[in-house]
Amino acid sequence: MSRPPARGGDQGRPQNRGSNRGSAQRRHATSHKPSNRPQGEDRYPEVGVQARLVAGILLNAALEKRTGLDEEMAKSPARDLSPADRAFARACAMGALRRLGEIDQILGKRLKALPGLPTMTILRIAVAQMLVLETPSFAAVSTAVKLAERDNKTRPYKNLINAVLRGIDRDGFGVTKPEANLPEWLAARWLANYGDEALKGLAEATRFEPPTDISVKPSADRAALAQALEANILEGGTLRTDRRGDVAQWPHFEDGDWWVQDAAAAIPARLLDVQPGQTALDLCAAPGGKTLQLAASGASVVAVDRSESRLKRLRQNFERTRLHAEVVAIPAEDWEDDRQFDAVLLDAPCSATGTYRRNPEALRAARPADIAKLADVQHRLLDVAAQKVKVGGKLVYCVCSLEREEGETQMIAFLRRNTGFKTVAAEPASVGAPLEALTKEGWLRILPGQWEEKGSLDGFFIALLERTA
Ligand SMILES: C[S@@+](CC[C@H](N)C(=O)[O-])C[C@H]1O[C@@H](n2cnc3c(N)ncnc32)[C@H](O)[C@@H]1O
Repeated sequence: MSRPPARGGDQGRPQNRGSNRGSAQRRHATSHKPSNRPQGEDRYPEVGVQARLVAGILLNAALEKRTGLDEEMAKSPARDLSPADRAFARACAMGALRRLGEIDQILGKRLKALPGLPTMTILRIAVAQMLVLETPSFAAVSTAVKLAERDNKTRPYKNLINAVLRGIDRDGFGVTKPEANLPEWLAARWLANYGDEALKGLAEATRFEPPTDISVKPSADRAALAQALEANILEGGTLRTDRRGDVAQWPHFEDGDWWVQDAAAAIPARLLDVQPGQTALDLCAAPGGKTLQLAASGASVVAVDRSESRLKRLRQNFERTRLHAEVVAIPAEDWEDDRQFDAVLLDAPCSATGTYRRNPEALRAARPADIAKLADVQHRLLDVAAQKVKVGGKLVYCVCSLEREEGETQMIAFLRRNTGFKTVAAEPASVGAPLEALTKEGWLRILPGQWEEKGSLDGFFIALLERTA
């Protein structure tokens, strides 16, 4: 299932260390030497320096706000790079984001005082190349020094940059622990909520770029697609591949039989188990991964979302897959429609702390105050969703958050104020969830770090309810 990693940037660049080795050993502490293949520095042209400059811009944009990296990718100077250098710059910034805590520890051991952000950025990007992309050290060091020379703010520090990076090359990274990659306040919450062992798995999951997961229409030939996409078939039916890059170029994309969707994100719609001819409502639908699943099962689907721009992507996804849904662009609370449905899915807006494997910036963007605000929104949306379920119908509530306020606490409060609903205990094996995800209440609490040997999955809270009155 392994395929050679895409080469980004200049020669010999990113050796993508993937994440999804079949037998992932828990490599809890890192202590190894940077790689240093003997090649001449002169072979690395100036454009390599520009790609590293862009990597620093992307990193700082992501640290500033959640959508920062993608916004910068669409602008100059990132936009002006060759496709290979853009891919390199992105891989470098993502690697730095994933392992920022470890990188800062490695640097902290060699710096008496932390330099200003421009110098620190050059150092972080250089260490990310050595630690994550396995760039030859001499190339990471020489391009860092060249970058420093370009700017008045960093030029005085070029000898320091050179000495620090050469020291790391000589002595190795030292021991670092993945817990360093978690913001302290989140690590403290997760330790309190899930315990020490789970925290280790959550931290380890920061280190690796996840595999690509794919959902397949029930009518398609799953085994043939798995072969074409060099994928394994996970329990539940998700295809998992080490492929990366532009999925539009992958086999059978235009046929519309598959779409990219994390293995955990595919579980909520599976739990609803809608049947052909049933009616289903997806109340926070865009960009539509779960709506596609409902429609592909043969249900008659209504997709509601407040964001017209996100619904544009949903419509494109439906067009490509040749599926159908009635689409309504409106805040769910304002939707005046008295239909009730056999199945209602509420994938509510949330802090998204469970998605850091794919979006490492989610860890930096989350704020405690946002969790409280989002919990209020979820509370309101849950009450709207409840009204839309027929008696005897089902409701799935899910969030890609690891925070109890958005999951378990929300569900306890909902069941207290909506006595006409009861939990239907999930059966993890039948929907492709790890067995350890099942809570005593019958809900699923999926943590990145579960299924580590299969390449892990995103964090989710998922509850299946039935309306009894
Ligand atoms: C977690 S995302 C949904 C992802 C989607 N279910 C999927 O699988 O592709 C949450 C969505 O809720 C939408 N949203 C936020 N507040 C909303 C509201 N009050 N009413 C309807 N949609 C809302 C957002 O626009 C966003 O698209």
